[in-house]
Amino acid sequence: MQAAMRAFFDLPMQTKQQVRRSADNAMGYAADELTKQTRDLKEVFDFCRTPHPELPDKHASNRTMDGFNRWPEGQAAMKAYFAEMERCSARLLEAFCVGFGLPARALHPYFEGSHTSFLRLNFYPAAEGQADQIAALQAAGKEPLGVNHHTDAGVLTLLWQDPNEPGLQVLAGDGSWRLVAPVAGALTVNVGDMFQVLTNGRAQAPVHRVLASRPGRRRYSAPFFYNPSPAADIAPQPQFVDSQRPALYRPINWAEFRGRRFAGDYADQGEEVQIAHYRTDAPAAQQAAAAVGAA
Ligand SMILES: O=C(O)CCC(=O)C(=O)O
Ligand SMILES: [Fe+2]
Repeated sequence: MQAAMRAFFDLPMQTKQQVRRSADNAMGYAADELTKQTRDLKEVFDFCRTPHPELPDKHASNRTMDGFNRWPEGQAAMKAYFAEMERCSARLLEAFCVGFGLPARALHPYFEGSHTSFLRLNFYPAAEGQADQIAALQAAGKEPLGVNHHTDAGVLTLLWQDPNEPGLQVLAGDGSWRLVAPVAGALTVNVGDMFQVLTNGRAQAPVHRVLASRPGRRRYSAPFFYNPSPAADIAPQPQFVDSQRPALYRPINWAEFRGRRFAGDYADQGEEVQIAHYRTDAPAAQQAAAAVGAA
């Protein structure tokens, strides 16, 4: 998978553009992603589950809520890695459930049959290849970053990081950024927004970002985002709700939330949707904005 990832990003831009994503298809290649309405200094390639592998990728039955897959060379290794991540995430979720006092399979119904997980291949080119973008960001008073600060939207993220190229930082309780150093042979695991909602805030999705590559250094990473089925209405589990701690969030339909997040990543469409907008104690204006999205 690592070799396939490096080989893909080494291809000429014209070849990579042949599998580029579009406003109506979130899967594929992009070199213009926005996080918090700021251009990230990276290239990505995203792909998801193929519901009917026996049919062509473009077949109507293979169109998921995120679009359909478009493959470059190296797809066999990428698909094999994806299958391992699916298996690993389901097991890890069971361990998280047990750790939080839930039955091991309590959250499986949100995923079974039609989960919308996707694997993202990230490439952070060396600084000298990004000179124009860095200059533009600096002129706009923005810090050049590989990925701007965010939380992952789904349930769990299993991240492979290049063991020789640190760059991921997490926001600590004291407001400082701390390096999440890669460990060779290990994955970095974090929980996303939907896990925060499911546990009624008991678990917090960590805010993180990635530094831009240094001169002469290229960085690669591969997060697997373990995401629910489109129809899943994610709400605090009853075990985490009582009179002392009422439900902090209204139910969030996954397809709606993910669709609105992608719209924000793809184009500058104003403030990005956040789970805070679904808080039961959110200001009326924010709740109204969330409801408009649902309509
Ligand atoms: O590159 C990394 O280490 C993390 C990337 C990340 O946070 C993301 O793609 O959501
Ligand atoms: Fe992330």
